[in-house]
Amino acid sequence: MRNWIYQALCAIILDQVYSNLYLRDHLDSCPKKDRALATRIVYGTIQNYGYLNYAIDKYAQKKVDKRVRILLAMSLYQLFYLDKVPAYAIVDEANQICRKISPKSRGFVNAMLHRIKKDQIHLPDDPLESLSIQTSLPLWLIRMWNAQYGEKRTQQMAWASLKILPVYVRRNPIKASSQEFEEAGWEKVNGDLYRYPKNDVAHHPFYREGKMSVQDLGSYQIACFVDAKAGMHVLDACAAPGTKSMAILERMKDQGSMTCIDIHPHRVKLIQNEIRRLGVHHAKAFVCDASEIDDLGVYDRILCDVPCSGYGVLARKPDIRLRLKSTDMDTLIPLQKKILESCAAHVKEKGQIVYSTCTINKKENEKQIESFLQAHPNFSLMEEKILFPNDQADGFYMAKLEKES
Ligand SMILES: C[S@@+](CC[C@H](N)C(=O)[O-])C[C@H]1O[C@@H](n2cnc3c(N)ncnc32)[C@H](O)[C@@H]1O
Repeated sequence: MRNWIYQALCAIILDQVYSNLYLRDHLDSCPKKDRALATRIVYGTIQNYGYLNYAIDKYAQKKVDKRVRILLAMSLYQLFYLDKVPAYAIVDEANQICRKISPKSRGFVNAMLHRIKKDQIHLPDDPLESLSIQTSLPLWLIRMWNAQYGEKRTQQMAWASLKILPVYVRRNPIKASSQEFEEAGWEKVNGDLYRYPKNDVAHHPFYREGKMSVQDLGSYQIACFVDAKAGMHVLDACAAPGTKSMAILERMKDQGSMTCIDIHPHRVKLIQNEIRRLGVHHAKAFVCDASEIDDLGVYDRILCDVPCSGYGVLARKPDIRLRLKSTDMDTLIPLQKKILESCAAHVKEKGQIVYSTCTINKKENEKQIESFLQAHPNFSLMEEKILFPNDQADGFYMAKLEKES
């Protein structure tokens, strides 16, 4: 099993394969009894990779080969965070993997695993630097959050990014009664959203039969915020994989129309699969660039769930933290602005547009809306919400704008 974990981490960290896709395609080749633990070690190592590397560099006193580094990080993760696995077993397994990947490093790996103790790792005195290391987030992000939201909120968000969040499922009222869900015994959280007690949603018959979908609590709140009524015409401008579009249409009782567009053909296929699986009749999905919408008509409601930096969803998408760059925003911010402007031209009079992101960053959120409103005095801000990431749900931003007559 440790070798399986090591191969998974090499694929995710070195070859940049998405962790959820790797696990989807390879988990079957891990012994069934070990799958939950293997998943935990893979995600835990990625989430804490910055901190584990800090510990390695403090003690190594030499350049560490990248494959040996991954082996050390996954072993230290287990030593630091998992008390059920005996230390001698972790060191022994690391030794066996090292024999295959770098026999000359065996002594070094062995010494490092015996020497590094979590409670002896010295952290910088500066509270922001220390937080950045402990939560494996880059210092520029911690400083940016601190400048925008203050230290207390920054601490809370940074620690929340390491949490293992609950799984939520959304009942599809077109196919499943609330009685069926009540009989399943799951806790109702909000509207049609329930807390699912395990990690095997895709294998549950309700999922296969299209009676439920997986959705985060905050993401579901955006679908509710759109406030589309049965019979309305709705455009979801950045729709794939269709989670919010389908939640909105289910709330409309599949009456009216839902037009889903996305720029990536392979992602549009994901929406089309969801339309089939959920058995909705009034949705269509096709490829279209939302920043240059031409002849799609006008809508009562438009959702612009724009591509963003994703700082609100670090807990559920741990790979994001491996690839965070302060320059990511440079191309995203102009694209978000262009998408919002292009969509705004397709809102009916007295219709509404919801702009949303899964990031916590004023430059992509509040500032975008401020500058849009300045340039478009025929729109007014009805409501704005920030959902900060916490130990129950991801973080999101949403703003509702109405077009005046
Ligand atoms: C945050 S995701 C949307 C998630 C989706 N709303 C959901 O809830 O399932 C952003 C989406 O925008 C798409 N996208 C990026 N640039 C786009 C563009 N210019 N036009 C349309 N879609 C775009 C991406 O392919 C991605 O699927």
